[in-house]
Amino acid sequence: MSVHIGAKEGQIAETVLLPGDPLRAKFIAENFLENVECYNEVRGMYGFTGYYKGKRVSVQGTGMGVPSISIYVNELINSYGVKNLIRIGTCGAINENIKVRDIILAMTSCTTSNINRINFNGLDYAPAASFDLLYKAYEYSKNNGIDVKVGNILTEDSFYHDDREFYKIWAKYGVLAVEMETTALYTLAAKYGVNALTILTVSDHVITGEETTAQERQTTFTKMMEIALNLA
Ligand SMILES: O=P(O)(O)O[C@H]1O[C@H](CO)[C@@H](O)[C@H]1O
Ligand SMILES: O=c1cc[nH]c(=O)[nH]1
Repeated sequence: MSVHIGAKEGQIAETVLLPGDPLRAKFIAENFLENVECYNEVRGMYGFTGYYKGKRVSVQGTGMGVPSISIYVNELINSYGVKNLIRIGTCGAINENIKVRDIILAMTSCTTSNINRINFNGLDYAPAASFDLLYKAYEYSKNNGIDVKVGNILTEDSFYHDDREFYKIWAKYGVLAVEMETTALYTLAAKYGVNALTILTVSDHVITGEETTAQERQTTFTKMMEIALNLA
């Protein structure tokens, strides 16, 4: 057991999918995995291990935001020896070339979080995806007719802003979408020498106001789940 995960040693696979929403983890376990066992219910943050096409894989909810995902990623790596961490999340598009339900492979992430500036004495660190996972995810998508966009995203500390003008500068510099965890995931993966990738589905468009339902966010963004599972 670690502080926030109730699994015994060996119960978590080397490759773990990381949705923010624990009910998305349950959905994946129930609909994609065979021989599934639930290894974690601490704080309702479900974790499951099962088999996908014969390969052992786990799926673990992370909660929302940098502090929450940082706890799970630290414990998965340091207490359970996880080697490949693949976030499957939702995001808000801020770029006119990105539409609701598009899939994004996050190559890099900017952030409004101060977490890295605290660690790097006020200087900037550039968190990046593991090239191997990014390349494989892109290749799988192309070979299976799944359209993906690849680029820079913004990991935010706030979900709500007073002013939507805030997003314009990021969009101008090519940032595709906003979410709340990837900077922490990529930084911790680099720190501990393991692999990480974020795959996102656009759940809403921050500029146009187009959006999806909570049900859709929980259960229907299956293409990104398929890409992530095939990386296992
Ligand atoms: O759908 P998940 O993976 O939770 O990701 C996005 O959704 C949450 C906000 O609604 C934040 O966690 C954000 O990063
Ligand atoms: O963090 C997020 C996730 C989805 N949509 C947003 O606008 N922000």
